Amino acid sequence: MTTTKAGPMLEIDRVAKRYGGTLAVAEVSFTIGKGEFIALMGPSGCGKTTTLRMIAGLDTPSEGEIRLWGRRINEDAPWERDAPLVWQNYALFPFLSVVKNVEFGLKQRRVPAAERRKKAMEWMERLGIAGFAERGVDQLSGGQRQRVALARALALEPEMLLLDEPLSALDPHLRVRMQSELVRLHRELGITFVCVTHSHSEAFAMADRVVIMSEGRVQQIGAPREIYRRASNRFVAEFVGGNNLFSGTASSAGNGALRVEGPFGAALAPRPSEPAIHDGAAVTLVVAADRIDIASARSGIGNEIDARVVTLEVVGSSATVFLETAGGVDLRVQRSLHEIENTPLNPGQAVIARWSQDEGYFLPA
Ligand SMILES: Nc1ncnc2c1ncn2[C@@H]1O[C@H](COP(=O)(O)OP(=O)(O)OP(=O)(O)O)[C@@H](O)[C@H]1O
Repeated sequence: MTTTKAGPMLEIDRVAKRYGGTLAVAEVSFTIGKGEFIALMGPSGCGKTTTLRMIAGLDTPSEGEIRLWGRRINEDAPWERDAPLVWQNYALFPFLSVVKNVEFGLKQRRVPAAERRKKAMEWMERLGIAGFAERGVDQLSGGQRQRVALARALALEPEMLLLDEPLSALDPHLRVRMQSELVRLHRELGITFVCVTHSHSEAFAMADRVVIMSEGRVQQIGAPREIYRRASNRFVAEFVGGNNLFSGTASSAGNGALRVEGPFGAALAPRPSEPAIHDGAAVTLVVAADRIDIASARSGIGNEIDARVVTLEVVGSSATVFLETAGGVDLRVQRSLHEIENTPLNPGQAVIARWSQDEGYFLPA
């Protein structure tokens, strides 16, 4: 059968999955374009692995449809699919050498011996593991093993590579290095990558678009920056971290602004066009921690909140300052270390938390 390769490559259309009485995926819809790097992210048990398994054909949806280039693939078993969706499995065969591991899928597909050796060697060269071809995989480091697993998947020349927590077995230093290697590979190969991860930093560092899930549903889909800068609901704002959520009561402030007053103090923010917010409504204002400045005195410009320093956390060249307002509301500020070097930040110190009116936005009620 010929397939027309127009429109989105993969469509997940109102897909649900039940295991007996457990609803693993309640309802999920999104599309994946050819060549995209998509990360499925969410807390443990949110249904991200189940979603990936259904894409791979390792599980069948209970409801809804999965379409590849417009054609339903719900019932196609992985091996029946001409669709080369390859599941990158970190588990290697310990009794086989590196090259035999890399060749494994090609052998299953009955690729002749000479050709599969040639292909395997090419991918091993590309991933920098050709020197270990004859070694047992138990004699490799975590990073080398991950490269073998990638070479084994990529040797099948998939159109879409499905990765389930590909970096979770690596130590933090190596994880960061492999992150950029995956990004580079993705860019060079032009293959579609779909990656499940529970790690924010991984998803946000690697993906073109992130799908955030909770309790079997999609909470937000967007480019990392979009999600960081504008969470679409409270779950996302809290889950991605680095946000301050201020509860209060709204009142009109003129000039397209709303004033919010609550235990944190008072602040102005642009009035959203949708939904309409009436005077007296209970609202939640979001201000990203990296958009707040700390000063020792008021300037009369922008939003300014009186606070006290609780503690300061420094990791490398960035600092997180934990503050508390007079009303007992916690506030977090992220700056680079050099930006706050000249501000005294001892515990108990009185400071001003300041941000520009345009930096705040409202969560839907
Ligand atoms: N084969 C199964 N039988 C019964 N319940 C299952 C099965 N697979 C998953 N579940 C349940 O479905 C829900 C979603 O599981 P899933 O593995 O998709 O979550 P996840 O987001 O990938 O979580 P984690 O990050 O912990 O792997 C969980 O409550 C899980 O216990």
